[in-house]
Amino acid sequence: MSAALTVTDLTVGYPGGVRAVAGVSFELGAGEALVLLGESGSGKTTVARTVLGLPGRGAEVSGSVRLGDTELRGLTGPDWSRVRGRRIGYVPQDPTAALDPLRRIGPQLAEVLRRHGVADGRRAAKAEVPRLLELAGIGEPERVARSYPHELSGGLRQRAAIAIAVCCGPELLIADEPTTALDALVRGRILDLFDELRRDCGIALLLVTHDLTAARRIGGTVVVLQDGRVIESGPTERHTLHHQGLGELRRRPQERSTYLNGQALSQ
Ligand SMILES: Nc1ncnc2c1ncn2[C@@H]1O[C@H](COP(=O)(O)OP(=O)(O)OP(=O)(O)O)[C@@H](O)[C@H]1O
Repeated sequence: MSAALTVTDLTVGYPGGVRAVAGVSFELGAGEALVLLGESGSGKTTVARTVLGLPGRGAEVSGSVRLGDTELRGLTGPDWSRVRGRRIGYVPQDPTAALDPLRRIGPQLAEVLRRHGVADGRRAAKAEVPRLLELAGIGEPERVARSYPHELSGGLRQRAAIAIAVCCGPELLIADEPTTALDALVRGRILDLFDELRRDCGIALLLVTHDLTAARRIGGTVVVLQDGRVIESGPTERHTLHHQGLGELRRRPQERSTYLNGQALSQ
């Protein structure tokens, strides 16, 4: 099995002596799923953001992060623009953070295709939009393409954000608590969509969550973090996940706004 993502001995510290991640290693196979599970403050988001090359201001990072055969640590700005949004798709908790509130969904999606050179010209990009929205399980792609984000339900907005995240055919999709803001029924459907994208399109999934039910629904491998360290890992199905404290997983209210596949990212 070739690896989509190999994280080796990753350590991330912040000014003031905070060690958010301490010697984390795991491997995610191509087209497979891996769930990073842990309680609030365990370092899940820091791992995900460091994989994306966005550990935050003042972060001191050591260790290795390989995407396929590419070492991501030490990449510079132009190199990252060929990786983020192109080889790695990103889905944040809050889809409004990934969508421009002032533009209709269709043009946003088309612009990402053109920016990454996936579609040749405005017309070709526009023609791709309905298919990509359908790929994200959107039943009325024409209507959604014409809509502004605020005109859509939370579930449809998250599907639109997922369409943008996968539109360039990434080998890896990172989703950070992507269903926390959704009601239970929609949550399950969105998790199923990640599974479909993995199986049908071969996109490896790194899911960050504090939710055991979500971890079980996604399957694959689970890596449990606590205080920045891996305390358990293994296949989700056979995993007991009974480590002390995991029954009481809670999360803090979201404090950061991420905005990646669209245009910018505020840290
Ligand atoms: N930019 C930063 N500067 C300083 N400390 C940080 C920064 N980012 C994260 N931390 C600290 O690192 C630790 C891990 O945080 P992280 O957000 O990765 O945890 P998490 O498991 O994703 O939690 P949550 O589910 O609440 O987001 C926490 O103690 C947090 O306060």
